[in-house]
Amino acid sequence: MTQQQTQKTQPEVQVRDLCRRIGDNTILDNVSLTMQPGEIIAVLGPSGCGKSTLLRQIAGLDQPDGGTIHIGGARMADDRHALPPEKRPVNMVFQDFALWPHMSVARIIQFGMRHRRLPRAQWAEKTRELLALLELDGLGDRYPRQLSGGQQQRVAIARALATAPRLLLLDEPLSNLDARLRLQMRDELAALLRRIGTTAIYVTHDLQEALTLGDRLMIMRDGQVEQAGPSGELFRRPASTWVAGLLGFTNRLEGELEQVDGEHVVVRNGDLRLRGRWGNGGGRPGEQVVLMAQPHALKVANGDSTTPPEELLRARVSHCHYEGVGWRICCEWNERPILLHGDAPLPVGSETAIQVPADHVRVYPLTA
Ligand SMILES: Nc1ncnc2c1ncn2[C@@H]1O[C@H](COP(=O)(O)OP(=O)(O)OP(=O)(O)O)[C@@H](O)[C@H]1O
Repeated sequence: MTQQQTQKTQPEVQVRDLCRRIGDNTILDNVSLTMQPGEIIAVLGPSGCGKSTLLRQIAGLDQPDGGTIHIGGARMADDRHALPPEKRPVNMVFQDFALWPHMSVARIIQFGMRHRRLPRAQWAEKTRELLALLELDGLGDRYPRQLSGGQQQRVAIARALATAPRLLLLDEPLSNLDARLRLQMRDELAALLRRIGTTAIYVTHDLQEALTLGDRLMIMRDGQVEQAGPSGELFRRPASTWVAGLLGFTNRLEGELEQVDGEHVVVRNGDLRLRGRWGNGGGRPGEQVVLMAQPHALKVANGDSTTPPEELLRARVSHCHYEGVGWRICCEWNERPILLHGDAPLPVGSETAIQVPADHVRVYPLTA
């Protein structure tokens, strides 16, 4: 292989078998991650699964007990040596923005330039460029308290970009914004990161944010990578019932496998027969399985439904909430909650027939 070919195939970020233990707790357990230049990975997982620890390891704010971290082919850390944060081509945007209150926006941004040893003569020009890139033109003389939450967030990103990092780390950068601004910034940030083209890792516990921001998703649980890949692939085959739940397949039913036809299966529970696709694993007729279904895909069957009666889930309505766009309908079936969305509320206590489209059902062996 020629040197040029080697460079082409070399990943921008390579984390291998990263481990971090604190006392008896394993915080990161053999976490591996490979990124190509310009790629954005969204790390998704519940509170305490190790997302921030992973970012801190990559930034050099914490050191591994095992494994390696390479960026641009250079070794950043292993269990014996770790480059200090300032020697790594990395910068981080924190949850609380961490802007210095006594500095103007321009000085905050220039702090990164000093750090990067950019000649002072270029600071003004580079600051103007960054302010324009982040749509902060004319705000260079303001102090953080004179900015909106969204503007503060963009200043935090500008400061991080001022060091020209090869890798940008974002640790839940939207979580301090109110719901409306958060939604707006989510879309803006996604567009911005793609425009800049910087390789980035975006940590969040919000599924919609992960889907909007990430080219790929990495799902973490208890310090381990539970599943990683393009979002479409993850939705097609969530690796476990736990991943399926995290991805919004929140309705859970159990039954017995009746029929298996490659990917497609039929599951029986009493008189009910439901169709679905394998999530992960497989099984033979007669085995017990779990079905996971997405609430938004379930529909109240109307009079002209062509679904055979034995494939309609008959559940009792327990309560309905108006959601602005449509209704959230909570039902009960065999003492299990079933959630769906509808255009109108249903009488509490009534029985409703629900269509469960096979494409939105994933089936797992009971042990998955
Ligand atoms: N310095 C520390 N000493 C002891 N335990 C720690 C330390 N830092 C983190 N932990 C533990 O490591 C686990 C992972 O923490 P981490 O902050 O990485 O999780 P997270 O996924 O980022 O959570 P969140 O979404 O709430 O920020 C948690 O159980 C936490 O309590």
